[in-house]
Parts: sequence; structure tokens; C-alpha cells
Amino acid sequence: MVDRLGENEREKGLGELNGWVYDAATGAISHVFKFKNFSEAFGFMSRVALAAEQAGHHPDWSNSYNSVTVTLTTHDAGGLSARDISLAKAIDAIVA
Ligand SMILES: C[C@H](O)[C@H](O)[C@H]1CNC2=NC(N)=NC(=O)C2=N1
Repeated sequence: MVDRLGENEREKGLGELNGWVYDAATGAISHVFKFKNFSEAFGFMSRVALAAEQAGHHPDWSNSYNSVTVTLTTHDAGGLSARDISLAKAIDAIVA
């Protein structure tokens, strides 16, 4: 079990990320990643899948051709937790 972040922790975490948006209604952060083509998008998803497995924390996501929408929230905590911030940082590192 992991705690939901308070407002201050959430804002601090968001400040350490690159282009993720918090949705208060769902308690999730999301980011739309765009690539040159489907192959690049799927390669990104493969790398994220490995990072997610390593973290034991998994994205809600969708893919349409060259676009991947990644949404992170912690179901167990009913909102955003440090695990989401940590996985978002790993994803930012993958696209950097
Ligand atoms: C037992 C295991 O740690 C949990 O069920 C994990 C797996 N991956 C998860 N991923 C996400 N995004 N939220 C969770 O609450 C979650 N729970």
C-alpha cells in the first residue's frame, strides 16, 4: 500500500516532470507523446513496459498510430502517489 500525495508533494513532483498534466477529477497525471511513426511509438511503449514491470507500477495508456497517451495514477491509493511520479520520471528519461 502506498499513500496518496498531498497537494504540496504533488506540486513538487509535477515540477520535476516534463510536460505532465494533473487532472484533479481523476487524480491522475497524463502526457501525450508524439513520434515519427507507429514503429517509433511502439518502441517507446516497449521500453516503458519494461520500466513499468521493473517498478511494479503500470500505466493506463492508449496508442493511435504515432501517438501514445500515458496516464498514471495509483489505483490502490485512489489518486496520485510517489510511484506515479517515479514512473513518470523514468518515462521522461526514456524520451530524453
Ligand atoms: C500488487 C501490485 O503491486 C499492485 O496491484 C500494483 C500493480 N501496478 C499498479 N499500477 C498502477 N498504476 N496502480 C496500482 O495501484 C498498481 N498496483
